[in-house]
Amino acid sequence: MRITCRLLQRTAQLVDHYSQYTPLALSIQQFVDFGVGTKSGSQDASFHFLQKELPVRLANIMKEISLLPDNLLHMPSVSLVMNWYEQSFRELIQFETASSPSEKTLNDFADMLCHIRNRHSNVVETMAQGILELKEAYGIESSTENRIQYFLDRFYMSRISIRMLINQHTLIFGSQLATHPRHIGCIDPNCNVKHVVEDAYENAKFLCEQYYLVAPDLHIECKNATDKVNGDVSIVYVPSHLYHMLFELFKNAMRATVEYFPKATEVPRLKVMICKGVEDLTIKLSDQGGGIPRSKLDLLFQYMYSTAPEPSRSDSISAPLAGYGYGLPLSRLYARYFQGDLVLSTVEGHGTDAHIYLKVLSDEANELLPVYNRTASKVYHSDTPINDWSSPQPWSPTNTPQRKP
Ligand SMILES: Nc1ncnc2c1ncn2[C@@H]1O[C@H](COP(=O)(O)OP(=O)(O)OP(=O)(O)O)[C@@H](O)[C@H]1O
Repeated sequence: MRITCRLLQRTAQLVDHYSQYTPLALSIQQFVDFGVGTKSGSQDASFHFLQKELPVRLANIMKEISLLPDNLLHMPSVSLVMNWYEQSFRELIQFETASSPSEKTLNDFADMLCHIRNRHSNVVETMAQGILELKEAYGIESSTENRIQYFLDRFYMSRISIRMLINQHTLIFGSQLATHPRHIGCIDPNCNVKHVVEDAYENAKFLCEQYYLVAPDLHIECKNATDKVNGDVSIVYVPSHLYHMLFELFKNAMRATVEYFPKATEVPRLKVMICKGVEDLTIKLSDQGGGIPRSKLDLLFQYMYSTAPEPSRSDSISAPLAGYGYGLPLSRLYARYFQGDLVLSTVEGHGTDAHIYLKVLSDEANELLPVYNRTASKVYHSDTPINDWSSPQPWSPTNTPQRKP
């Protein structure tokens, strides 16, 4: 008992210590340089970088978890997630002082990273479950909801970044075979955007046809504004991230289109325009699924906002087409992770355009990372902000001016 207490105390001290450091954001170019060995890309160097950087990233987000409202922290799923983080942090810290690692240490380190990655593979669902537990037990008032939204954006972004570091190290130096010889870890230096679009479309179409027996066709237009002769539209990027965003957008566009034309045997096709400019590579996906009222636009990027029926929890055989409300917020994080963005513009009564923006220049595609500091911690403690704009009130001739709260 006393040993466990001391261990927890020691972990807390180390988390405090590492949380004082700012995570070091890398660019895609730095990841690539490191992976091809042009700039000190050795397993030793990667080990030395990660032995400090991973505890820093973990500690920064663990401090934010600890600032969540008490009743949320005590939800079983949130405690479970916190335990996973503490466990992984403790495992990493064991390598804290290894200054000239032997081959065995390097192998143990790579194996441990794989374990950590596996341990954390269900973090998104488990944290989401924790929020649902809170909602069911106490309900969530709007100020708490805003803080949770703020936290989840940072928490999931931190997770994306930690997995990126782990994947790069294990794919480049671990025993796991790289899936594609051209790839540098999980980065494709010549990622053909059209191919990823086609892949995501085909898989979303398969799901859509399963549910609705019909799916929209696709028309793709590619434009390379900087190389009109070659016309090829490729970019240095992480294909799995791009696939994730496109798959979510296709599912949404297909569902909206098919539901807007419920009786049609043929529905309007989707259009994708891929354009590579000097700074931005833009992918625009247009549908004619009836659009979204402006009053709902702000809700779309909220975790758990969905107009789809909640998927059945027991139905593990087929993946649902929609229903968790995580598709858009998570996809936007993937886009923003390397300084891109995901924006929707919509015409109610007609359809929606979704834009994915990616950085063309890989040295401008820097990681966007949450930093735990006083500004961040204030968000968790601040009182409910008072609205400083008027809000509509039911009118009656007997209304008199109201005193401000
Ligand atoms: N292209 C679109 N046209 C119309 N409505 C859309 C479109 N894209 C998103 N929406 C609306 O935004 C909501 C949230 O989308 P989001 O992708 O975040 O979650 P979801 O698709 O409902 O569930 P999942 O987490 O399984 O993706 C959808 O339920 C839908 O109401």
